Amino acid sequence: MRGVNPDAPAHSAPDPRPAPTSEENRRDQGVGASPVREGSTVAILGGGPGGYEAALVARQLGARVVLIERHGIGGSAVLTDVVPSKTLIATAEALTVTEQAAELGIAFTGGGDGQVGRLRADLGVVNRRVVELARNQSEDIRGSLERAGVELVAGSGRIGADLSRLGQREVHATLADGQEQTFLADIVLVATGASPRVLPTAEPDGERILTWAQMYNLDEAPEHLIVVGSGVTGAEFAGAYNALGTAVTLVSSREHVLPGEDEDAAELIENVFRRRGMTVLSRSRAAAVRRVSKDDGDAVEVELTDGRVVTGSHCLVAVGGVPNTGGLGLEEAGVEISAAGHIEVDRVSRTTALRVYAAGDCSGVLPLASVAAMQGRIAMWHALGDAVSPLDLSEVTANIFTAPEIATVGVTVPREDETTQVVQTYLPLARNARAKMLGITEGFIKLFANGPGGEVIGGVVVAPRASELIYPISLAVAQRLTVDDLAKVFTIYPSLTGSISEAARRLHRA
Ligand SMILES: Cc1cc2nc3c(=O)[nH]c(=O)nc-3n(C[C@H](O)[C@H](O)[C@H](O)COP(=O)(O)OP(=O)(O)OC[C@H]3O[C@@H](n4cnc5c(N)ncnc54)[C@H](O)[C@@H]3O)c2cc1C
Ligand SMILES: NC(=O)c1ccc[n+]([C@@H]2O[C@H](COP(=O)([O-])OP(=O)(O)OC[C@H]3O[C@@H](n4cnc5c(N)ncnc54)[C@H](O)[C@@H]3O)[C@@H](O)[C@H]2O)c1
Repeated sequence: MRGVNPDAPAHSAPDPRPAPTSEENRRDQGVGASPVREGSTVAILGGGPGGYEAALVARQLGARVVLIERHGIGGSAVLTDVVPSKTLIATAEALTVTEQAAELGIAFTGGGDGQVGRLRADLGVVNRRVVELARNQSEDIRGSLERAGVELVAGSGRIGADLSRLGQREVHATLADGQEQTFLADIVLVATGASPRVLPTAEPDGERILTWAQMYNLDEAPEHLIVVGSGVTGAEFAGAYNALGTAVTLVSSREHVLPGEDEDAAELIENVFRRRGMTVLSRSRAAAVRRVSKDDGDAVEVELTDGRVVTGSHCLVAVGGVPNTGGLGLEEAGVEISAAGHIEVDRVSRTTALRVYAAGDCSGVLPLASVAAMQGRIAMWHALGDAVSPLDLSEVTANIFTAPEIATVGVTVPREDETTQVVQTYLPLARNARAKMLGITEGFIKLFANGPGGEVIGGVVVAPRASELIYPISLAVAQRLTVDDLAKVFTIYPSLTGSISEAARRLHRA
């Protein structure tokens, strides 16, 4: 991996200085005459991907590990965010695929009176499956942690302000019954995640005005769901509920949905949303959401800042998250927190307090489960003196689970200030033979290289299961392969990956 400065903020550009050696790490961590070593105690606050992946690494390196989790092992990632939303989307995806059935020559029968039958999802059944699957996943992770010898504490953690002469810090856990437990830790990792942001004028009631974490309580499909916020969360839920047959209105504050994402991809998804009957209100902000009583039952009203009012049966407020960093004793311990409430970390997950590390959404580096897990592992490799490469965000692969999906890695917009010339190509999937056979009419491959025939530095794939198709591009970016390396590899004929190879061939010359 590339050499970078571990002291740089985690979101800054790479720096050419070499990565720290394990010996330097040990020196860094020394407090007086007590270097951190095998047999140290690591206390982890939070059992999401940032926390549980770190716990497994720390055990592997011989530390005693105490993991304090206040809600459920697996964290929000497993219980309310990634796992449940992607399980719901699996049902939506199955319904979307059936939309193409007629084109592929399949007819549905059994509608009665000569009518064609319609598929529909039973949201009660879907949501019970979602919750059950998330619970099972949480249990699986608990099992792995227990087998690895991690001590699990069900409670709310916070850290003490002072370091002992031996460089240890008290970590306190308040258990459900109010009892307190205290541990002496050589190393602390804060991985407490984030919670849905609540607008004071749109307080969720868990029934009609909902956060994403409350969506799985629904027993029946909403008649008309208003989604406030067209970031990744809003777009994924809006797309999924639209596919499940619910009328959806998406309140989008910007010109296009998915601000900050590849513009061609965002435009394509917005067109797909509209074509499938979703109402997308662009440049619209919600000022307030309230529950109202209508003759035919309960309803919600979303008042926009320009005075318009949208009425629906339910409202999902998806306006981002706030880091869980309050009440943990962080400031008192010397941990610097940004104005937005995120813990400041460097690229090996160190905070400004000695031997206190932070990982995941509480650090605000890049709110993805994969990044949280990597930050957690890096923290433990660094703290316990193993070889470590600082976090490199240029290699992160991300996916938006709309239909079609949007997967991205590395550089995904042309950079004008580059000394090397960035070249790119755009290849619509509609011309791909396999896409035609599968009835795929939308989607594309974009590839970026640092010059004709040069190294692959990024890519965008918009396609069904783009999350799987992006892998060869991710591999090329991480391994610094050239477009020619990528183009020379055999692909299956016919296959969607054939278009990745074709895109690479196009970048052989300017
Ligand atoms: C709807 C949605 C869908 C998403 N989908 C994806 C996706 O498909 N792929 C992806 O990579 N990312 C996705 N994300 C982002 C992903 O969920 C987060 O990046 C990830 O959960 C961060 O992991 P974490 O370990 O930092 O925090 P979390 O998973 O939030 O875990 C933190 C844990 O800490 C616990 N905790 C908090 N305070 C304390 C305390 N004082 N003491 C003890 N425990 C405490 C919490 O209870 C929680 O269990 C999604 C996010 C949302 C909102
Ligand atoms: N598939 C995935 O990997 C996945 C899925 C969901 C979330 N996530 C992660 O979670 C992060 C947060 O995503 P998010 O979508 O929850 O939050 P976000 O902050 O990215 O998006 C929230 C959106 O709501 C808008 N907004 C704020 N107030 C509003 C108002 N009053 N009316 C209308 N719109 C308003 C904002 O302008 C913004 O566009 C993402 O960056 C992503 O990394 C990842």
